[in-house]
Amino acid sequence: MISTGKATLIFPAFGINTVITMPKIGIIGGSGVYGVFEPKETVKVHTPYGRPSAPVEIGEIEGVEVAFIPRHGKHHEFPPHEVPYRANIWALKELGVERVIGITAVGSLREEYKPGDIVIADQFIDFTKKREYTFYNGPRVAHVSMADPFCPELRRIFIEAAKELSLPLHEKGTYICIEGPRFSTRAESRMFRQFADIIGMTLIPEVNLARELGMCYVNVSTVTDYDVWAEKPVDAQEVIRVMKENEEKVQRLLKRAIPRIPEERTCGCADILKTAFV
Ligand SMILES: CSC[C@H]1O[C@H](OP(=O)(O)O)[C@H](O)[C@@H]1O
Ligand SMILES: Nc1ncnc2[nH]cnc12
Repeated sequence: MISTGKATLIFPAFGINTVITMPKIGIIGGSGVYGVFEPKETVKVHTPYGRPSAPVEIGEIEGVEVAFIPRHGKHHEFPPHEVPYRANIWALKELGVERVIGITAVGSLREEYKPGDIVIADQFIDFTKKREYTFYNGPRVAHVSMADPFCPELRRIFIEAAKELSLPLHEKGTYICIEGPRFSTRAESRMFRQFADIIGMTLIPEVNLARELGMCYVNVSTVTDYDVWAEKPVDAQEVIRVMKENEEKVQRLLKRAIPRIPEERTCGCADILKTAFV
């Protein structure tokens, strides 16, 4: 039995009369971010798409109940093209989450987006090749609008919070998502510079899937490197090192922004589905 709202969930799948809390906010942590609080509960969720990257941790940030999934697994065992994106989003939805905060490490395609900067992306370009992009593989067919892929209300809250904390911030940025797991060639990187600001491997299909379930999604990116268009080519260890160095900024941002998220949504993200079905 699932009851919506703030209350509790009695879900036989978790064991007889297991009672867990229902957080409305979910965080998906990226490279270098494998936990954001001391969990009060850890929930093993089974979904029609298999298991999420890890059991979902439930805890509090500044008194607000939050669910957390490390995107790549607790020990970074899922590469970007093998992350169980559908299971992650489904599991959060099933636990009552309405708003998803996606934390990512990104390369910079612009001189002015510097390592350590925070970017609240406003657009994306999908250069991935072979992922599970949708919950609607038929017979129910949906075409969700992606003109403005991120929740305007969450973006505003995170931008204001980052400004108040005087974090190095870019209020906008186009995130190009590549398939990975390899990094780009110099020629690819030069091409991507023509039309994007930051580069990563995981925003897609996470944001699409959240939208398909009527959830809000905001991307909080930390720049970790200058990709390969600049002199020194990026490597994975550098990404993790820079992300770890900057994790505390992300933590402060979460603590400032999350208590500002209102209980009820006024953004319209849930309404997008109304016109999506054929
Ligand atoms: C560890 S280097 C490449 C890896 O880092 C980024 O992960 P995430 O977006 O989950 O922070 C990038 O997308 C790659 O998956
Ligand atoms: N340069 C880069 N390319 C792709 N994904 C990244 N994640 C962090 N830095 C990256």
